[in-house]
Amino acid sequence: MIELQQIVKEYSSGRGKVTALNDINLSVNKGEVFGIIGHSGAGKSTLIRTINMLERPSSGKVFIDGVDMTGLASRRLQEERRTIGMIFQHFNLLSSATVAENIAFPLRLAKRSKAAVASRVAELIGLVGLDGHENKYPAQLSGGQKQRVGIARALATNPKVLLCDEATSALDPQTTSAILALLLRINRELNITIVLITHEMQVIRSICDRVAVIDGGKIVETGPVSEVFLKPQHPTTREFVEQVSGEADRSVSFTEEARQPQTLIRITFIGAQAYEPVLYETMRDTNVPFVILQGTVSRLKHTPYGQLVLELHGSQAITGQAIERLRSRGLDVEVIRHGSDRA
Ligand SMILES: Nc1ncnc2c1ncn2[C@@H]1O[C@H](COP(=O)(O)OP(=O)(O)OP(=O)(O)O)[C@@H](O)[C@H]1O
Repeated sequence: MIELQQIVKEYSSGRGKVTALNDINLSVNKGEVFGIIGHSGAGKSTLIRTINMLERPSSGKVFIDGVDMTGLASRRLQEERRTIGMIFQHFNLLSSATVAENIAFPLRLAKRSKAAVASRVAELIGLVGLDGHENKYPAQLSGGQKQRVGIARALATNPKVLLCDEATSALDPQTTSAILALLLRINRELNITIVLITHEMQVIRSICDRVAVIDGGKIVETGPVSEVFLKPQHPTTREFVEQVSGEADRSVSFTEEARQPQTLIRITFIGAQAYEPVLYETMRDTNVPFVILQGTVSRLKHTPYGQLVLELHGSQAITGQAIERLRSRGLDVEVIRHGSDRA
């Protein structure tokens, strides 16, 4: 539904040319929540703003539902932009307008009748949970309430896509969760495709289906959140994953165990596997004693997952059997270190 092809964006600044985006290729499917994560200056804002042509790429093409946005004259572009809503980190509300007036703004621009504006505003107020706040001004609202106004305004003209530019970065964790839950509900109930940018892996983990990692203007990794999260390939992705996993070092250097050359494995459980006693049954049947060195249990969107780092005792033949057995039961097993038969 959204297709970015070979996008390059260069800015000229006093100190010469800056390449903010360097050959970006991405496709976002209809109905998905797609996250783009990167550090400050990586190119996230520029990237999300090229989707609705707030930034024109220096080269490359942007297609929305097959329409080449880069080729549209300004009038057609304005029309197409109405099918793409956007919300911002600092909400960008009109401070001298009430909640209802802020939400009505895009409807007035689209020249809807007074009655149509009033009924749509009432509907949106209910959708985002702002009943009773219609006549307040932005200064009288909390951050979370301001973002709800931003969301209602973005949805006013029934867009097919909602772009979220660091939409929760100015909010506390509790408010962030409530806004993310609202975005997820909008995605599901209204079937709106969501593209968000963030520097927080927590946001990606909570609501995204797929993620792209951007670094120095390039996409360095992309895939389903579960895959990228559980098997990060690029060093930048690993850093982001560590933000939430609390795992200081995936390379694992268990100094104490280094003196005892046992086999070390990392097991990943995901979805229904997390509820099955596979580990217990395998170790019982193969008779391999084990020690749990690290463990995490969490959720990716609605999917439970867990990772365990185990030290397996016994000869390579026996531990190898246990590993094969775990794999044959569908678990993802990474051998971090092979043991020695002297153990
Ligand atoms: N209008 C501009 N003129 C010159 N350089 C710019 C302009 N906008 C962005 N840049 C540069 O492009 C690069 C990418 O910036 P961008 O704002 O897209 O990154 P970001 O990942 O969104 O960062 P942040 O999270 O800090 O907003 C940076 O090096 C930035 O300095």
